[in-house]
Amino acid sequence: MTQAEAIRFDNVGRNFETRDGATLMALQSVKLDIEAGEFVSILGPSGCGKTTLLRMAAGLLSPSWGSVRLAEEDILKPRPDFGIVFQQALLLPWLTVLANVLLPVDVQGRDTAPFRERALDLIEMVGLKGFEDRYPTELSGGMQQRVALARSLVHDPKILLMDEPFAALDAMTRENMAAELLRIWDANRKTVLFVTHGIAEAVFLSDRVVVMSARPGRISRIVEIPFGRPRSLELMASGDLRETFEELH
Ligand SMILES: Nc1ncnc2c1ncn2[C@@H]1O[C@H](COP(=O)(O)OP(=O)(O)OP(=O)(O)O)[C@@H](O)[C@H]1O
Repeated sequence: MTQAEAIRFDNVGRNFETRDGATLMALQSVKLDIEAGEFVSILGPSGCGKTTLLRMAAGLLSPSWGSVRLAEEDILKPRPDFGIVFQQALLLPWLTVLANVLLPVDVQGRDTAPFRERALDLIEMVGLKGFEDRYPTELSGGMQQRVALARSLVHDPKILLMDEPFAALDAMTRENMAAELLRIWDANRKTVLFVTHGIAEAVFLSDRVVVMSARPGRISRIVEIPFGRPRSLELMASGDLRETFEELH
């Protein structure tokens, strides 16, 4: 792992024009370095700018001031070497599970054949072996989100950006998905930026939790999570993650 996988937010801010012509400051000044191979969560109240921050890292939105860099390079547009997972799985309904997982390779205009084995491995890794030829409508919401997770990893991205990827799932599926994500991350050690509302989820997954305050969004605190790895679901079930967080906070 090299610094090529590190993301740096340098005094980043973002304004939006509201419909009545006023200026809304969504983010004021965010300074954050995410190390290569680090798992960092962003936690904060609704509207504090978490998605805005993630979209800037994804190159989907430009900062109004400051810079967002991968290594020393400004992130100015979406990069093929990033993997992104959103709240909704956003699968293409006319493609099979396997074809959906291979999509990031396909949209880059590359031959998907050399990636087939990897796609099948990932489908197995997210617990969907046997569903390769099914269509999204035949899957539950949790299964669709697993496909989205496999899809985000198929091209072996340097960086994984996740915007509340488990928000639409029920509590139990959500915990299982978090454990699955950690297992995959332990095997691959990508740099991950993970947006969530869930304190326990953030603590369970992360090396550091970035706590943001409401508008204009700023970092109010960065909390180091002391638990060793690998972490198992028992840790999540122990129920004191929130407490641990309050203490650390
Ligand atoms: N394209 C846009 N145009 C105008 N305002 C926007 C736009 N995108 C975001 N905002 C505003 O910027 C602020 C931050 O939005 P953002 O979606 O980043 O918050 P969030 O922390 O992700 O919220 P949530 O947890 O509810 O998803 C909000 O007040 C939102 O209304």
